[in-house]
Amino acid sequence: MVEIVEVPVYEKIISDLLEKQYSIIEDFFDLPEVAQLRNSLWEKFEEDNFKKAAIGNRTNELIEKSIRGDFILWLNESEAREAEKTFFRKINDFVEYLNRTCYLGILHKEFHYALYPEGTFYKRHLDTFQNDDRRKLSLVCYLNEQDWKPEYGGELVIYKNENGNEVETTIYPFPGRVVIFESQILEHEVKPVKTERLSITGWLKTR
Ligand SMILES: O=C(O)CCC(=O)C(=O)O
Ligand SMILES: [Fe+2]
Repeated sequence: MVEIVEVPVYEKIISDLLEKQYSIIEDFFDLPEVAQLRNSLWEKFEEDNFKKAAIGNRTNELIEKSIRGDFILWLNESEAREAEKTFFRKINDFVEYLNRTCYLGILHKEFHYALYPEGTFYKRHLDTFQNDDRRKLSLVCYLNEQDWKPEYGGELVIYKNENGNEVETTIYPFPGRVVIFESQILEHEVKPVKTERLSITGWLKTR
């Protein structure tokens, strides 16, 4: 019998998810890790590797600027550089824990960098609108500078139905912060961004 050593931060995420379908974790990544990932994002952006994000599934993409205006680059774990290796080490550790303790059966994952230029947003949506019901959990990791201010906009707003009433939760994209939520349940949006907003977004999938 393999003994399971409880990891408090993971236990908190799991109980949050059970209780309210989302969890906000401060300092999931420390500031040096965030800075490394941010540098890596900028390098790749300057190499012109980012594409305008689309809606629809990957084979049937439609660029619709009235819905989302971010630029993305999918991460390839097998080609990860140092910063991304650290990123995947942490994510994989969390996924292994989830699979060991919750029987969620996460088999796949996909992550992309995202850059929202000034003036862009992502209208209210469900992450499974892309016809992908394998997406179980959405994860967003913010890579903004340490002095990020609320007036920069770009809040993530999560909508929840509580006893027939809609409740909004506003989450600022502070560096190191990670938001995890049920992909198939919670609608959300990114409010208009007033200064560039950087992140990694991804999904843990069941098959
Ligand atoms: O960046 C965020 O806060 C959320 C992004 C998002 O909803 C998405 O990419 O599907
Ligand atoms: Fe989303």
